[in-house]
Amino acid sequence: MTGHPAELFGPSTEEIKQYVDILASRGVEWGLLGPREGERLWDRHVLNSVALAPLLPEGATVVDVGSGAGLPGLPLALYRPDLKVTLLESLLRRSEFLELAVEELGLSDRVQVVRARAEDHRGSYQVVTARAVAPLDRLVGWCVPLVAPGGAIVALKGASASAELAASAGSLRRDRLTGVVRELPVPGTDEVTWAVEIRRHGDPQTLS
Ligand SMILES: C[S@@+](CC[C@H](N)C(=O)[O-])C[C@H]1O[C@@H](n2cnc3c(N)ncnc32)[C@H](O)[C@@H]1O
Repeated sequence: MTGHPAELFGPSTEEIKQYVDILASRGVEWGLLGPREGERLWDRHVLNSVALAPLLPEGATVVDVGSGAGLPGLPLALYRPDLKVTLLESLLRRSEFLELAVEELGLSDRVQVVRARAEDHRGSYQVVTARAVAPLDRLVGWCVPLVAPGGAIVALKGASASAELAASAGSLRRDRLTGVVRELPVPGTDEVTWAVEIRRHGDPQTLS
């Protein structure tokens, strides 16, 4: 792309720049991101996160499990103002970081932070997102109870997506779940990434 990647965020251009500044400063100082991540925040973290956008239906309720510094949940919330997002994070320091970021970015009306372990949380969301949280088998065990009828788990897995899905085939079948790998263009780059999309067998498809 020719312009600045922030321009992909349209009306949230300034807010996504502000979020990247927060990641590069407080995120590194608080130890949520390694010091070397500062140089690759846009490609590796922000644009990679919004690759999931085509899998999220208009106006969806989304829970981002193991959100850490807000990835992919916060870039998705800024990229898609129609979404209502819950950032679920078990660690106190990280949930405090998320609360500050949500407030500073002016997102409090449609993004909430919940400090809890996924397996202890109760809720019913159209989409569960997760990136770099746990192997697929374990993630699915935690997240299936959080998925509303017709909804899905979308796990951003990158190049390991097919192998992880294959490794989980038996347990998915046993739990009457179906999984597919989705290849997703990373906006503003020539790259693609991969997510595993999991649904209950026989549920209506509400996602593309
Ligand atoms: C490697 S970090 C990834 C953070 C972020 N998703 C990303 O892509 O940068 C994993 C995060 O998941 C959180 N986590 C791990 N197990 C969890 C669980 N059972 N419930 C909620 N959060 C969990 C950790 O505290 C950590 O913040």
